[in-house]
Amino acid sequence: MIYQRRIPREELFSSQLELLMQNGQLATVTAHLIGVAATIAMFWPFLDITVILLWAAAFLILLLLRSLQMSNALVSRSYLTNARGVYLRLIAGAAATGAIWAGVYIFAAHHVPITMQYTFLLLILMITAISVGFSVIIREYFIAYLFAAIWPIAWWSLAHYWEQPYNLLIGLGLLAFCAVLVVVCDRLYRSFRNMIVLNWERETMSQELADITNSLRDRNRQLRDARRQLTDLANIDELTGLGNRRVVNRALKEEINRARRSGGFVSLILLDVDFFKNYNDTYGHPAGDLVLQKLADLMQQASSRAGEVVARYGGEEFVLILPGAEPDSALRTANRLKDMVEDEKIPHESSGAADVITVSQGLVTVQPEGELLPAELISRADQALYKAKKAGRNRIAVAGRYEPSLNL
Ligand SMILES: Nc1nc2c(ncn2[C@@H]2O[C@H](COP(=O)(O)OP(=O)(O)OP(=O)(O)O)[C@@H](O)[C@H]2O)c(=O)[nH]1
Repeated sequence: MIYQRRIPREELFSSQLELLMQNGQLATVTAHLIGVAATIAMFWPFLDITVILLWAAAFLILLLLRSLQMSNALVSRSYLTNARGVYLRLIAGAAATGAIWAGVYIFAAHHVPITMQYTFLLLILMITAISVGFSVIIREYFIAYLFAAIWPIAWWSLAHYWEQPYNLLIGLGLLAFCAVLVVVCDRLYRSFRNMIVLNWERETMSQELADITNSLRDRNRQLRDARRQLTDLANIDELTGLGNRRVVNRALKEEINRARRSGGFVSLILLDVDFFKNYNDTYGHPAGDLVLQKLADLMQQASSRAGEVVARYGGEEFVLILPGAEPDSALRTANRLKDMVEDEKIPHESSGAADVITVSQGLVTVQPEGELLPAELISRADQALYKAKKAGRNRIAVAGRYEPSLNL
């Protein structure tokens, strides 16, 4: 049964980390690099060039380290095995980056013209706003950056409100900006998380559906095999491995119809062991079974053409269906069978026909025109067999209109 599975908390957390690093790595480095370039361009005329370059170099090293840390985590998949460690390092990196921007702002406030200082603040705010898009997958990651970058500037501005004309306004504005971004970030974070959860559930459900489909396919195959085995069991005689009465009836029906359409012949030999009861009584039932198995082999050898059907009709009676066989040809086959059985020379001391196993056969050949049922054909062969028995056994009797022209 398919049931709604919930993504485990650890798996959800790892997926969030993976997504953050995949999406955030390039974006973080690019955004801050642009910020560094803009800062150099703005502060160049006002600050000591050595200080600026040292700061830029240190910042670039920090960005490089953060990028390497993300690459390592993605390649080694440590966000799966040590999610908490990766999480803490990411947050520390974001906070350090934010703190650098705040530090530069506070430092620059005393060294650059006020318009340049506010332009720089605008740059920091733009970088922060852009970061929302790729960093809220882990809410705390963005908040760490936000509070490290904006919060100190806000409080510094409030604490120095008398020093510059807009400091009070800027301090309050930045606090409001932080509050708004926290709310926005929380909303985005939730919808990102829901997206990951839904995606996971959809994938697990489709995986489960695929598993169910596969197992149904297997079951179907097993059922088909079982049905085939059952059909075989229902059609095969256990002792001799030949087809049984069911097979005879079906094959006869088909051959009669085919012969009716083509105007051809169908011949049928019904064969019965002579004095088989006596054989069983003398040699035992297991020995009788062996005789029946031997006869089955001989009949299969005697049926040389494709389409001929050998079957055990019941007890010690066998059937050989000869599609297309004309009377003479059918009689030749019956004679060959008779000789083959005698040639086996299976001793039968209590037979009234010979001192070896012999068989009697009833042969019928028809060229079906009207309605002819398999049972009628069997019945005619049975009457012929009866005649053969009556006439002394170990012989062939022929029924029907088509008497063979051969001399017996
Ligand atoms: N060993 C063995 N004997 C079987 C099997 N099926 C039937 N028989 C025996 O075949 C014998 C058939 O006996 P009857 O129908 O009296 O015929 P018969 O003794 O062969 O005499 P005729 O057919 O008149 O020559 C019976 O004794 C059955 O028990 C079988 O599967 N194995």
